[in-house]
Amino acid sequence: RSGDGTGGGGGGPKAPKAFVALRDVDPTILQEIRYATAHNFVGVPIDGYRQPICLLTRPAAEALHAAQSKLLRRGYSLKVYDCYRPQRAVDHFVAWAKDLDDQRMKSEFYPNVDKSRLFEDGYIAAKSGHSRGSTMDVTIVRLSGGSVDMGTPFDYFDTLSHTLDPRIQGVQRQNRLLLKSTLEGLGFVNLAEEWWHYTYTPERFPDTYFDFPVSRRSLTSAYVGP
Ligand SMILES: C[C@@H](N)C(=O)N[C@H](C)C(=O)O
Ligand SMILES: [Zn+2]
Repeated sequence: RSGDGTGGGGGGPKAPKAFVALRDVDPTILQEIRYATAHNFVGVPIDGYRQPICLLTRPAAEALHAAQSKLLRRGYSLKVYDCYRPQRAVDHFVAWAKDLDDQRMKSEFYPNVDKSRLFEDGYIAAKSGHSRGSTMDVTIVRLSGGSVDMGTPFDYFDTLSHTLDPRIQGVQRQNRLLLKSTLEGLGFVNLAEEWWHYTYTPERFPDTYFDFPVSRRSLTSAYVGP
């Protein structure tokens, strides 16, 4: 098998060696992989999510570990909602978006945006950085168990989720800025439309959109430490 993610060899596409399971790099980072469940804007588990796990390129996972070390010292933990996203999952989003009659999840995820505008307005991408393996959707929680108010929930498609929306002030803004300054200090870049979406740079695969499933079985090498 080629190991380049293009599917050489049997059993479907596999990840290149540079991909790792985040849990192997940092077991303390919380994971709530929404697209492996029905609790997301589509309302059903998304194609390609065979296990609720976070896969990332190794440099991105190690940089998240560095961010976690900083946040733990301040009484917070990172929590990831999505990491590597196969192209077939993105294609599922695109097919869902074409069915304008399906508005089941509107009230929770996009109450103020017309479904037909979700791609145009930058909330979902037809070619997503997530498929390149160095992008993740992430928030912070308190180690004490208290919630951290970011002004909107994850995947709330609305201008209020724009990271620096001027209506977000006080503690909510401080919380967004704590996440942003911690991650930007380690090489991550935020998407202005979504306070939760970050890409680690330089990207290990800046031009490749992978399609192997989200599953441990997709990995082709074990993580042996930095
Ligand atoms: C869908 C949302 N979680 C997200 O990641 N949006 C960006 C724009 C993407 O799809 O890459
Ligand atoms: Zn994202």
